[in-house]
Amino acid sequence: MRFAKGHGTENDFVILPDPEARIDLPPQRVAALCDRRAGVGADGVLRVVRTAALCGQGMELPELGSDVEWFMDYRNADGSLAEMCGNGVRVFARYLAEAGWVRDERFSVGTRAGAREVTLDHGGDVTVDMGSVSLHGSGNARLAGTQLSGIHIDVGNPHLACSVPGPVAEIPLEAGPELDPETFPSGGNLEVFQVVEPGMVDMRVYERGSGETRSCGTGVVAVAAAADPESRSGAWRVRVPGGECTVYREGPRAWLRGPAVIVAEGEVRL
Ligand SMILES: N[C@@H](CCC[C@H](N)C(=O)O)C(=O)O
Repeated sequence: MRFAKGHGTENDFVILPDPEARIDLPPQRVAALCDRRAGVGADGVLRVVRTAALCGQGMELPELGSDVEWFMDYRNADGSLAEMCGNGVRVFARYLAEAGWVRDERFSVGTRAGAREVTLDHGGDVTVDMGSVSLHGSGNARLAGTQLSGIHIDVGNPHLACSVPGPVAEIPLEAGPELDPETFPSGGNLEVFQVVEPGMVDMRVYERGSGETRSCGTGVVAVAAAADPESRSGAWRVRVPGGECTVYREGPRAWLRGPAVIVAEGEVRL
């Protein structure tokens, strides 16, 4: 099976080109691909599939619009489905452009959270219109025996963004949080962040279905909203272990900008 490997601020993905939707992806197969010792290794899988091919198979998709030629079928490293992946959609766009499957600098990608417009910027960054960001009040999680409180935020997928007083490097995130199941019945992603100066935050993330990752695009957007919940506009630089992204907010909407690169291509045996 042909594959490519790419990342956005070191949130890495196995990319499976499957225009006609012929590849079956049960959770065990995804987990085997993402296994960092016995597989290719990644935080998730991006299956690159034509929207029309999925519709032809009767797959239920959100309303996407007729111009959305490509669908990002995203899976977490454990094989579970997620509605949206902010770094994934930027890497997906880079792959489509390098494969010659899109010619425009701006186009829309289908996701389970709806269509997302991406722009290939000059200089290698990819910007994605993340749509509406919804703040749903407070939420809690337990981490290493202590309670963490934060803001429950929906960026297409669920997040708990928790402001911490000290450096994020000191938080025992690797222990794995337990999010309050009443607020997060389908689980969620947890971010810890510290505002280091106006307009700049440091963040770490523990992702649902993938564990601690070096970056999470939807998490970056959630943190930019949580860092300044009263103001709804402006730019935030968000530093993650794998690099840095910028979030632009305007009213309820947000745009995520950052690097997206393809680093390898090959054949994988499963
Ligand atoms: N890494 C992603 C988020 C992937 C989905 C997440 N783990 C979930 O289950 O919601 C990103 O860049 O947004």
